[in-house]
Amino acid sequence: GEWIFIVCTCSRASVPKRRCVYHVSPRNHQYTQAGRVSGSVQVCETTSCCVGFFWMMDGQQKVDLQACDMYEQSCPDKSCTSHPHFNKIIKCVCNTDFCNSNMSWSSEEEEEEEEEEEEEEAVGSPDVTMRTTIAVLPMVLLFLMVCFWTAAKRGRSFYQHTKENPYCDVSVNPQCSCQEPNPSTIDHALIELQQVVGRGNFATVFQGTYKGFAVAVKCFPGGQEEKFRAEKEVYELPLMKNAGIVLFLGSGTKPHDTSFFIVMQFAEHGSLHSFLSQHSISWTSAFNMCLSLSQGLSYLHSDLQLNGVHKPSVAHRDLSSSNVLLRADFSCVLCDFEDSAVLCSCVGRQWGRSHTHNVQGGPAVGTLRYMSPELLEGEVNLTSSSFMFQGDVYALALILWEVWMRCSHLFQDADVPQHLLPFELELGPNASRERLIHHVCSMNQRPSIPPPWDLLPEGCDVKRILTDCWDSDADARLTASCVVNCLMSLQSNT
Ligand SMILES: Nc1ncnc2c1ncn2[C@@H]1O[C@H](COP(=O)(O)OP(=O)(O)OP(=O)(O)O)[C@@H](O)[C@H]1O
Repeated sequence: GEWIFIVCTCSRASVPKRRCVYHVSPRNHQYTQAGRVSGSVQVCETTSCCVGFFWMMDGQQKVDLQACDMYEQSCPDKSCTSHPHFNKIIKCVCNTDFCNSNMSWSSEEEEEEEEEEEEEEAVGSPDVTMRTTIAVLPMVLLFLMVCFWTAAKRGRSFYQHTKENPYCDVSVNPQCSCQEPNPSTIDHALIELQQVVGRGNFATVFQGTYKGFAVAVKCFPGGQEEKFRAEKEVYELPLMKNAGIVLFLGSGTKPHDTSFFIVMQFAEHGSLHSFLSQHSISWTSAFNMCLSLSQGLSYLHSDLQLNGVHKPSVAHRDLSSSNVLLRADFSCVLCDFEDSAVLCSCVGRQWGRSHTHNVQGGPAVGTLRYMSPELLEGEVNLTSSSFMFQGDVYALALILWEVWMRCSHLFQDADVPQHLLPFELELGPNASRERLIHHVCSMNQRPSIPPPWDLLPEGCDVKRILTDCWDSDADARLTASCVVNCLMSLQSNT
């Protein structure tokens, strides 16, 4: 066996909480959860970063959103400095109190002028220029060849992550996991179980009450202790309280039959799958569902360090519309973390603390029809964690497709088709792995995009997001945080 030593030093000194300017419209209500709001000030609960979204109108800077950040993994800048433009919206994150009050950037003309000045300085007299050109030409050619080779190796992901989506943070945060379990045991006698609301492969979920609150209780039979522990371990990670993740209240063991249970907040509208089966939705509802879902996944994937507490990245690995829940305000939350992998980036390998039994050996986990081509074929590199995030993003795309396929706005005057699972139309409700491999891998097929979408600007935008997320080249897929940024920019354009 191989031994992995993890040395963690955690400083627990209390750090004053970050204060940010707060200006949030109702459509971005999820930011209210990033900290305590008092007038135009927000005291951040889970971050030391302030965020600002701005856009330009008639040469004037307009505020779109100011709040404590909920999604960025780091914010090295002291002041809010613009990143390159992504469509019309400009985002900045920064790490000092109220630094998001306004944003500084140089206008494109200024940048162009600066570039021109730099060029003029660099260029000497014509003779010198000619001699210099001849001398450096071979070196430039060699350099270009190396660049070309490197870019080709990195494939389209380089282009997509750095050019098309300049806000994508693809850096790895080299932090050590100082994870301390945060156990909260619940006495079974205080729970009152009502009806069954879901039955999965390993557990049964009941609606119930606990201390007067509506809760969902996920009951695992004694034989599923491993699944129970795996899921509980994810919920008990530090900083797992987030608007995009179902609120975990605690867990316990039933005294008589040694079965196990997890208690969560009850999601009033049940699973996204059951909701979409019964309802078509407006553009705004579809948009909010897609945004909250992508934000939840982006948060789950993030590696955060806050006040000496570390939340490691988590890959869900079984995303499907049945494992996304809808709360009373129709925002999405993630649930069902039995197969998730907690990634620790401090051990030289990409993981090492937990769930290794889920990762090494054996077939890939997850729901077949949501599995990415590389997972279906088993062609994944188990020494890298990125395949797990890329697999999640592929599944995210299929769920976003399910949502937008029920959006009345995208079908204009025509009837909205009834809800279908991805590939249900083509392969039926119980597609085998072999048929999926043939369809998704060999034929490179994806859920079909209805032709009317091409006629609508919103349709073209969502089609682009989907195709960028379910690309057969896993490296070329967007990251979850890129999907959030794409959606935010789409929102500012509509
Ligand atoms: N907090 C909740 N609020 C309301 N309904 C819930 C909640 N949690 C789960 N459910 C319902 O129970 C179903 C099954 O939940 P979950 O996926 O966690 O169980 P599972 O046994 O792990 O299923 P799987 O076979 O997908 O692993 C969900 O699809 C949903 O309909």
